[in-house]
Amino acid sequence: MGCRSELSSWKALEQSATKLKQQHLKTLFAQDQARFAKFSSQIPGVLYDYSKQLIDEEVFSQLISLAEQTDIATWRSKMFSGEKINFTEQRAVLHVALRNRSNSPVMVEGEDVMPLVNAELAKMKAFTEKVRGGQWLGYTKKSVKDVVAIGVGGSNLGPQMVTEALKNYADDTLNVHYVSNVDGVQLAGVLNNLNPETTMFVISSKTFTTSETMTNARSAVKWFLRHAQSQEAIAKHFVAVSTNLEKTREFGIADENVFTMWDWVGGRFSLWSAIGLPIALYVGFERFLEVLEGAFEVDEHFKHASFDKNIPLIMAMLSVWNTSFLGYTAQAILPYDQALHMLPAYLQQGEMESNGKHVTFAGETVPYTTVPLIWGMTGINGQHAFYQYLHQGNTIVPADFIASLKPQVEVGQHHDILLSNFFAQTEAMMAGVDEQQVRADLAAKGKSEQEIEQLLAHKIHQGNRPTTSILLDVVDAKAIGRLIALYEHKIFCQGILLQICSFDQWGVELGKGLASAIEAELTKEGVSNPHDSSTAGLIAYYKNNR
Ligand SMILES: O=P(O)(O)OC[C@H]1O[C@H](O)[C@H](O)[C@@H](O)[C@@H]1O
Repeated sequence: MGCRSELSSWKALEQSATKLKQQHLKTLFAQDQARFAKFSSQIPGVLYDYSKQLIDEEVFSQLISLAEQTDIATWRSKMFSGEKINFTEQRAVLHVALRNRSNSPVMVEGEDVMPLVNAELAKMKAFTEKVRGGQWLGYTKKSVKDVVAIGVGGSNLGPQMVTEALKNYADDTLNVHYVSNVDGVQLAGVLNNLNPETTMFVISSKTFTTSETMTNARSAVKWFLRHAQSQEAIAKHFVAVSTNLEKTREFGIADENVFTMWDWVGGRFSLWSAIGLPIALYVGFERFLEVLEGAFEVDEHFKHASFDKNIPLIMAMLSVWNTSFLGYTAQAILPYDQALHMLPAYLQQGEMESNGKHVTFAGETVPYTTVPLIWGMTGINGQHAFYQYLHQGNTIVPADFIASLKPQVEVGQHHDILLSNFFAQTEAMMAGVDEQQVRADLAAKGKSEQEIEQLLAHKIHQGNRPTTSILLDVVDAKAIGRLIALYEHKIFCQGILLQICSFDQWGVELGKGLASAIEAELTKEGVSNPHDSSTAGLIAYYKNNR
């Protein structure tokens, strides 16, 4: 298997990039009235408009050729049929099985995993209904009021992001609090306000070895036992989600209180599994199922839509075009919907942990930039913070703008104001403001010729900044499921187009081990290991002055 850059489609795209860099989006729009119709695609509940990306029909067809030449369709079937496409860890990649609402068999090593998936869903349903219904009683026979979800990375970001997105659909049955940071301040801040008699802890860790999560979990047990004073009470207040039964037992959680997942569910793709338990506890199991249903709709679209209408594939092709060909090495995620305020953080892990890598399937260094730096925040807040850079900085950052037709809560005219910003920003980033217009605007304001000359260069906006607009109907359970699944399949396609192994994370594994050696040095009697002078100096300063 040769390197992607040897493919004829890759070479054609390189040539096109040289041409397109001379083009202006404004001209492309002026030349073709049908541009929006040509470069947009729809599925129920989602309009995806990529007409403000710096492409033309030739580039689009070259990108489709790249998708064909890289065998996207074959890889897609391999994923859905449980082949071990995570080959550095010898695992299947089957988060799609977790939301397979058709229930058709999904085979892993000759075994249909759907009965396992359904059994776990049934266990989640029974547990959720018992806790939410007030029948699950704590050690003083009181029902649960607060859930503390302890986990980090994929065992935190997905559930917390969805919980935040669906806040407006929750009743006041339960509060859910998330603790991910090993900075004890976060745990203390949450526990300070809680009553142990009515608190349930969900310890989520695929491996049940992640140091931050285990530290928080142990501190939570200590806090709990200080009040409950009885080891047996733990069974009524601690449940776990993990693949590692040995470790959950060792920790003291009874098997019946452990929700399981499987090694074919990657951490960053795990919110559809029992890792999503805090979501179900918060908004109810039926709504959690709707999240799965929304994702399942997208799985079907991804499997069956032709390449030229296949939204996740187009998202991936555009990312590769922008990053590897046009040289734009960052991408902003800008939700114009408060419900999606955690989406940028979630997608940072999704995309960068998956594809932030530099070797091909065969382990050779790739000669192109792989994925961009993903960053962002809610669009309106961003407008008053970093949009200056987006409009006039001397690097170009393509952006995904995401909004909804309807707000979760109608408040006066707020939504029209919000959406007028959403439309205006992408228009401005595309068209810019040229010299003629700046001159006319300043003259209309009564500025003198001299003042105009002084201001001119500062007020010109070059535009030509690529954006994509995604319009959802309203952010509800199905919509959030759809949106996440679109990005997940985008990440999958990106990996194939770039020939990157998307499903391992050796860089993070390295980080997991690094701190533990230093941890021992930090005790009073800890012996210092050899370090560079900076690290040694910092550790010494910490030990001597804390
Ligand atoms: O669920 P855990 O085993 O505790 O792992 C939590 C997280 O650990 C690391 O950061 C991995 O890179 C993530 O993918 C994973 O989600």
